[in-house]
Amino acid sequence: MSIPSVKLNNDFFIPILGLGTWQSKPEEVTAAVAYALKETPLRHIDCAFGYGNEKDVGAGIAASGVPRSDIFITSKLWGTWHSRVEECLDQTLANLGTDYLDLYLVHWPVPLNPNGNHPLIPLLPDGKRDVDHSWDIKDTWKQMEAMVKKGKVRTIGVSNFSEMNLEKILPTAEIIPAVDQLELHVYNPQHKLLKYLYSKGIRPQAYSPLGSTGSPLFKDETVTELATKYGLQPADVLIGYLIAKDIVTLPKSVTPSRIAANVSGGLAALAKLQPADIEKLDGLAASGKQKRFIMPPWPVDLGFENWG
Ligand SMILES: NC(=O)C1=CN([C@@H]2O[C@H](COP(=O)(O)OP(=O)(O)OC[C@H]3O[C@@H](n4cnc5c(N)ncnc54)[C@H](OP(=O)(O)O)[C@@H]3O)[C@@H](O)[C@H]2O)C=CC1
Ligand SMILES: O=C[C@H](O)[C@@H](O)[C@@H](O)[C@H](O)C(=O)O
Repeated sequence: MSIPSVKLNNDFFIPILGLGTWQSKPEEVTAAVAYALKETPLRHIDCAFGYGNEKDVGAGIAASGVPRSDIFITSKLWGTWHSRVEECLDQTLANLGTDYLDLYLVHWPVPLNPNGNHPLIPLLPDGKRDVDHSWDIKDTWKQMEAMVKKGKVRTIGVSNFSEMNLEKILPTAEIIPAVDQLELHVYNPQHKLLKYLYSKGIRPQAYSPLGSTGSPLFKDETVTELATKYGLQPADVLIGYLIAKDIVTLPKSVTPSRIAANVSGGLAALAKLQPADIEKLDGLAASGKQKRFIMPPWPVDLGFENWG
């Protein structure tokens, strides 16, 4: 069993399935990453400086014994570092124990005060997130581009960028973002934004593909009906739906049996789901089930539909 890869706009390939690591506890994630790399065909790990567990992810990569060149590693620039991209990246590289990333993303299009009252989420006296309104995200992108030129990252992209925010960086971009990592699943398919991304050559990546922690998606009637029909688990249908649409998908688990099942089941669903099934799943949100699960309290408009 091998996991298909898809081509990015810089001609590099990315495995269509990766292992998510957000909210994976440091004491669990080392074993989870080592297991994924050693015992399953997964060769793609999605990390972030903001997750606070990169050192533990790095320990898992090292423990797996899988050569660095066989692994696709993504990490993300946190908001307090928008004006200091290389400094954030250097910490990430040291944490993960590597000298390059395959993919580096701007985590959110919101620069945060680098000199505020917290290193990750500084708050103002009124409790709102302390946004650095003086910083322009097109300059964050310039610094991201410089990291490609220096050879510290192979590919750059964005995350949580709507069309409105992409339009802020594209006019001056020398490198078009290769991906936009977004909340994508059957209840939040973002069809309109995906159409825009494809028109620009930007590949969508699906985060929270299972509906994140405590997900209601496993009990959705259409999802469970399809799972029963094809002898699959609901998680398989949720993953198969996205990869059938060629969307790079990042299920998270720290449970070995689930890490393995999300690969074998996701690929089984890819083989079994029919165009009519995909169409049905594509229509769930519009049938009244539209729902986002990841909505941090940013005090600025991100330009997304169905936010809040
Ligand atoms: N760019 C961004 O802003 C964001 C990026 N992400 C990325 O996407 C990844 C995935 O998203 P995430 O929000 O973590 O959520 P997911 O949709 O991947 O869901 C993870 C949850 O589902 C459980 N789970 C995993 N597999 C199964 C299964 N087969 N059956 C039942 N339950 C299962 C996990 O439990 P357990 O671990 O206990 O097995 C965990 O509670 C993140 O880890 C991160 O890497 C996520 C959110 C935002
Ligand atoms: O990648 C995961 C998410 O983006 C996560 O990093 C944010 O939602 C963060 O917890 C926040 O509160 O802003």
